[in-house]
Amino acid sequence: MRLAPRVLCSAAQAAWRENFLLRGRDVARWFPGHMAKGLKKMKSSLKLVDCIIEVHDARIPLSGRNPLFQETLGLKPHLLVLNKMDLADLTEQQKIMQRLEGEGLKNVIFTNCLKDENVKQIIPMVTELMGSSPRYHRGENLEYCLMVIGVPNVGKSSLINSLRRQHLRKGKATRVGGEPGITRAVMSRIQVSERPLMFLLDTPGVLAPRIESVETGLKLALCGTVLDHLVGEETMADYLLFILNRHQRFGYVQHYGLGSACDNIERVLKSVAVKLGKTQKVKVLTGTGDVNVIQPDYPAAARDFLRTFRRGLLGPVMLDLDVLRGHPPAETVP
Ligand SMILES: Nc1nc2c(ncn2[C@@H]2O[C@H](COP(=O)(O)OP(=O)(O)OP(=O)(O)O)[C@@H](O)[C@H]2O)c(=O)[nH]1
Repeated sequence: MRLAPRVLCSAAQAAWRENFLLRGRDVARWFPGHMAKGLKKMKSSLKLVDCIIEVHDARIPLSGRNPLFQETLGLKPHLLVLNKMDLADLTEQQKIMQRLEGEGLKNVIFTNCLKDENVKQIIPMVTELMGSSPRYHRGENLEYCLMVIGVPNVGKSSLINSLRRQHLRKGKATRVGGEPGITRAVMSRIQVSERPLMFLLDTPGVLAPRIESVETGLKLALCGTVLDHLVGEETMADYLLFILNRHQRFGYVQHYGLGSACDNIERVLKSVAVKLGKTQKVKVLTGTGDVNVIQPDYPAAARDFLRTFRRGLLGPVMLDLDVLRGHPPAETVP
C-alpha cells in the first residue's frame, strides 16, 4: 500500500496534504489497445453524420477529454454534454462554462441521464446547431444523424436511452453498464426522435492514447473510465481521500461513522474495513513460525470507498477544482 503522510486530525484543525505524489510510469498501462480501432471506425462513418454529441463526466469538465476527438472529428457541429451532474459539485458552474467557452466550446449542457434532467433540451440545441451549419451529405434527405462520442463510462448509452424515453416514449435500445467498455460494437444506429427524424450512432468509449498527466489519469479512473484494477483501488482511494479533504468534503466521516476526518488512507481504510466487517486472515512469519493474524481487508475497504463515492453517497464532488483555481498539478516521480 502507498504510504501517505501520517496525519490524523479533526476537520476543524485540518492539516491536509498539499500534494499527492504520483508515479508517472504507471499511467501508460491504463490505455487498452482496442480503442484506437474504435476511433478509426468512427472516422470512417463520419460522412453520415450531421452533428457530434460529445458526452463527458461533469465531475471533470476541464480534463480527460480525448484530444483526438477534436482533431479527427472536430469538423462537424459539436455539442458537449456534461453528464452525471447529480454527482458533480456545480457551485462553480459559471466559471466552468467561462473556461470552456475560452477553449472554444460554446455549446455545453449539464445532464443527469438517469433522471432525464435537461435531456429534453438536447434535440432543440442540436437542431439549431445544424441549422447554422452547411448540410454535409444529405441533399433533400430529411433525416438527421448524430454521433455520440466520449471516453468510456460517461453515460453515452444512458443518454441515448434517455433521449428515446423523452422523445419516443420508448425504453432501452442500448446496453448500459457500471464498468467501462460495455459498448464494443461501433455504430449501432438508433432512432431517438420522430420530429425531426433523428438517428444516433452509439460508439464505444475511446480514451486518448496518452493521458495528459498522471493526475488526469487518476481523475478519469475515479470516474470509472478505466478498469479499477489497472490503476489500483488503494491508490485511487488515497487520491480520492486527498481530494475530499482538500475540498473540505467530509461526507465520508459521517457515512462511515469515523469520528473525525483523517488524511491517512491506511487509517481510513482500516476503519472502513472494521465498520463493514471486512477482515481477512493473513500468515505472518514470526520467530516461532507462521502465525495467522486477522487484518483489515484493505482492498475490499478501498473498493467500498470508491463504490460509495461513485454512487454519490459521499456528496457531490468537483474533481477539477484544482484546474479551476489554478493550483499546480500533483507532483510526479518517474
Ligand atoms: N449518477 C449517474 N449515473 C449515470 C448517469 N448516466 C449514466 N450513469 C451510469 O454510468 C454508468 C455508465 O453508463 P453507460 O451509459 O453504460 O456509459 P457509456 O459511456 O455508454 O459506457 P461505455 O460503453 O463503456 O463507453 C452506468 O452505471 C449508468 O447507470 C447520470 O446522469 N448520473
